Amino acid sequence: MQILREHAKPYHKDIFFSLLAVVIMAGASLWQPRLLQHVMTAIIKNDQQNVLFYGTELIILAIIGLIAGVINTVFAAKISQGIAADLRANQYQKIQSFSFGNIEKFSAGNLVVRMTNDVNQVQQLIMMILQSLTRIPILFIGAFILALITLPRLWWIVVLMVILIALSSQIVFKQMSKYFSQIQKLIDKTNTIAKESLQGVRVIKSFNQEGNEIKHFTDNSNDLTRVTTMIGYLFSTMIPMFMLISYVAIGTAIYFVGQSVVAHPTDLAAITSFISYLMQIFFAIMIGGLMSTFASRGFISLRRIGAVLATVPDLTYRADAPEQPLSGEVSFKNVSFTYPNDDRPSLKNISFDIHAGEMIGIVGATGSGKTTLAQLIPRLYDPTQGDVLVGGVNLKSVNEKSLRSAVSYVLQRAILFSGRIADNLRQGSKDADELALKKAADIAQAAEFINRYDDGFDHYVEERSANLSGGQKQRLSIARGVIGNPKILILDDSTSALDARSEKLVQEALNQELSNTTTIVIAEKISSVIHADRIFVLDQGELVGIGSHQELLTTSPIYSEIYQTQKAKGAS
Ligand SMILES: Nc1ncnc2c1ncn2[C@@H]1O[C@H](COP(=O)(O)OP(=O)(O)OP(=O)(O)O)[C@@H](O)[C@H]1O
Repeated sequence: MQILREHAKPYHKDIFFSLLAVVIMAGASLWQPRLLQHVMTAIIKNDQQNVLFYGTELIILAIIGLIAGVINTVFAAKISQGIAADLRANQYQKIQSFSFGNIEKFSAGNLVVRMTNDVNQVQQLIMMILQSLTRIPILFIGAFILALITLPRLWWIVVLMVILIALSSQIVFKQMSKYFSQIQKLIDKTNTIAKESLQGVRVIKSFNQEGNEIKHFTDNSNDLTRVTTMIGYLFSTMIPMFMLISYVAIGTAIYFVGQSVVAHPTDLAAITSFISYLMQIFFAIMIGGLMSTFASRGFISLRRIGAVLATVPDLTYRADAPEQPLSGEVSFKNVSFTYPNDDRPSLKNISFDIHAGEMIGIVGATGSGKTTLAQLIPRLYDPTQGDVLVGGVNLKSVNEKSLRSAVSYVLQRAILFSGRIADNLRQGSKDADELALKKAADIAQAAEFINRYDDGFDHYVEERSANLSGGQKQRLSIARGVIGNPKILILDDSTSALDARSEKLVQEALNQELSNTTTIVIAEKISSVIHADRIFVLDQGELVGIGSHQELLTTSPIYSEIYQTQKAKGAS
């Protein structure tokens, strides 16, 4: 609720008008039966003047109610849409400040749901609060009091009806909200299954898994249908049950009034008004219960959004850190690292110094910690213990802009964004001119295929880069990495989809064009880093060897073993 209060501040005036309109609407609804009673009394007494007077009042009241309804809807829509847009934007802004660790804790898919579906739920909740949830209590209390005033001797019918409907609705709505929370979980699951299977459609088809996927999806969808049907059943029993209670109440009232109508003929007019109030009480309880059940979904979403907004980024930059050019030196001092969702360390007590302009290869078995080590250099995570220094500056006190312009990290999985090739490359340096684009594309051996497009750098990269091959994606990703002329370039297995010739050409171009850049190359194949100045060997998170290729062959049994195995594979 705190978030809602905070986000509602800019809309105080609109909220006032919206609530004022609700009060007028509820007042008009409550006063209508009263006027009708006056019209009926005038008819019974054959008082034409009053028939006309109250009849006109009745029409005016209906018009006022209608206008108030429109005003309320207009303001409620403006407020709910405005707050929803603010919540979406604030979450997006907050997520941009998240570290990798923060994002992993939520999961990327889950954050998307919080920014879309949960915001929609909250938007509906605000609409409900500004319309039904404020109108219903006024209607209930008003109708209750007016029913008692209209026929005071039948007070016990009103009280009995309220107790019976309230008790039975409690049972039904409790059951219903249980099913509603199940629905939310099942919708989340259905979305995840559909998203995963659509994104992995190539894997599914190539492994002939369509049948299993369809079954998985259908099972979940059937569960969703079952729960939705249960809610339907509850609805279909609830409404007749409530109607029965109300009609018994109305029938009883008519019976008692009928007995005294000869003595009091105007009771005939009162009974119509009394019945209207009974019906208003009945609808207030029913709609109110239903709305509260729906609203509970909105409150769950509000809590989920609140969790995102309240998250403190676990990696922040000091605002007072001076912006300065950083050199290409990298130092690790007794660095250990454990992922936030893991309990085993992925890096153990690692120390080394890399000089500016050096080319470093990092090798090791799969899962040995190569990527983890690389991710600490652009400060995607902070070490759990020890210090990482870039250009002699400890990353805990580095200026963010300085670090970003010094370090360029080409990820293991080439991720491009839908848009022009030029836009993707300019993510590495937003002011890069045509010449810089061409140079980066040349280094990454991407020029050759870009030139084949009629529109060259303006060629459109589709969503998930569906119109590019794995090798093309990697080349563009390397081009984006080198375009800003970084002091430190990290290539995390970024040439794995390139053929041997292209990989060699990329390396030669890097040596030539970025000779002053510290290049850190993570590679599965030793052949990719054989010419590096030094190679680091990782084994189960430990740095077990440092040296040139020749040195390591004699000093590091693990390196030697990997090399021999790869050589044998290559020969065969
Ligand atoms: N986001 C993560 N959360 C938890 N554990 C992780 C995460 N990423 C990696 N790990 C674990 O950390 C260890 C090192 O992983 P890392 O990706 O650094 O290895 P790698 O040497 O780069 O492997 P590969 O050559 O297969 O890319 C592994 O045990 C892995 O399971």
